[in-house]
Amino acid sequence: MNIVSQPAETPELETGSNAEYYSPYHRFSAEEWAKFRADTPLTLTADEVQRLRSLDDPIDLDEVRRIYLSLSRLLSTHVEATQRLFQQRNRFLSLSDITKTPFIIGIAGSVAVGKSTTARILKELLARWPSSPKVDLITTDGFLYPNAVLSRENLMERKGFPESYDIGSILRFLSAIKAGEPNVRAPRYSHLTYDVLPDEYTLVDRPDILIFEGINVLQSRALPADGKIVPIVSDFFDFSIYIDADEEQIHNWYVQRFMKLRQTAFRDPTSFFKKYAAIDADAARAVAEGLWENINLKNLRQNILPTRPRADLILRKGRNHLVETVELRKL
Ligand SMILES: Nc1ncnc2c1ncn2[C@@H]1O[C@H](COP(=O)(O)OP(=O)(O)O)[C@@H](O)[C@H]1O
Ligand SMILES: CC(C)(COP(=O)(O)O)[C@@H](O)C(=O)NCCC(=O)O
Repeated sequence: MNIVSQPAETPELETGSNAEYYSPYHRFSAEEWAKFRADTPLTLTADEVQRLRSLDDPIDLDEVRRIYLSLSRLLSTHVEATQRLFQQRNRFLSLSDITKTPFIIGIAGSVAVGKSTTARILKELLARWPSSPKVDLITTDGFLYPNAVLSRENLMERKGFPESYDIGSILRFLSAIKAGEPNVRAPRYSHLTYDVLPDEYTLVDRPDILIFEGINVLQSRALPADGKIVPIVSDFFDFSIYIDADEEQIHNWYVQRFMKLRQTAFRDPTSFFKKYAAIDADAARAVAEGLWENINLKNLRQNILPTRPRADLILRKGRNHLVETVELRKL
């Protein structure tokens, strides 16, 4: 076990005149982390992993073994402890017939860092623990304002920035989930049409765990001028994960994915990006570079990366999307 006294990128507190540093995180190499899986069985097959991973993400059974089994074991420990505490509190208060509330896991990180693959793998693994047979996954893109609204407000170049989301709707959604309400509606987004799907919803019906994934989930808002304390999205989280990688690495993944999508999704006549399947590769690459530079990189630097120190766990990826270090917040 390797506890680092002065990590390169986590915030540090100076303690005393000798300038010793305190890190709020335990830090493990992937190999150290893998040992925490203990006897957790590998319940996914290679075919299932292939089905769950996103385009261009080379995650395989070895990576599930190395990183995700320990993670699912840790998370199920948190879920079980929370469920026990909930029951004990109810007994303490002599309350009966109290609605169980879902355990909510937030997953944050840049566009193109691989949040969707992590979320889908975790969903499958967590559903195999006896304490959490029902796991739902919702992405925050459904809570973006529709393109008609973004265009009207001149926000199409700000898609993914805090002001492009209906944050009130996110908070109402999470609050209903935490209240144990049945059939809570989550709006849906299509990457194909690049827009929210009108009148299409996913129903979330009292799962044991809800995974809530999106670039913005660890963001806080500026305090309103009237000084009222308003909730933030992560107030509803029982555990949060940030997926991290070097900026240049994510840049490459974004552009490579865009170039691959030209051969696949962009060829669909209903694709918002279909014009980029028709132009030559150099011109398409220039478009991808522009989208990265002007939207996603700016958003990463201004709004996403600054939220990393709020996560309970940081998965740091190296080349090939493989996780190299895991940082876990000290309790
Ligand atoms: N233009 C697009 N067309 C089709 N699918 C897309 C497009 N952009 C992203 N995706 C897919 O949407 C999912 C979410 O992508 P993104 O928001 O970049 O997050 P991440 O890569 O961290 O999962 C991924 O599975 C990705 O492959
Ligand atoms: C839809 C997204 C903002 C991601 O949303 P999320 O699910 O993380 O809320 C992102 O994929 C996106 O479209 N960014 C805008 C620039 C671009 O087209 O890449």
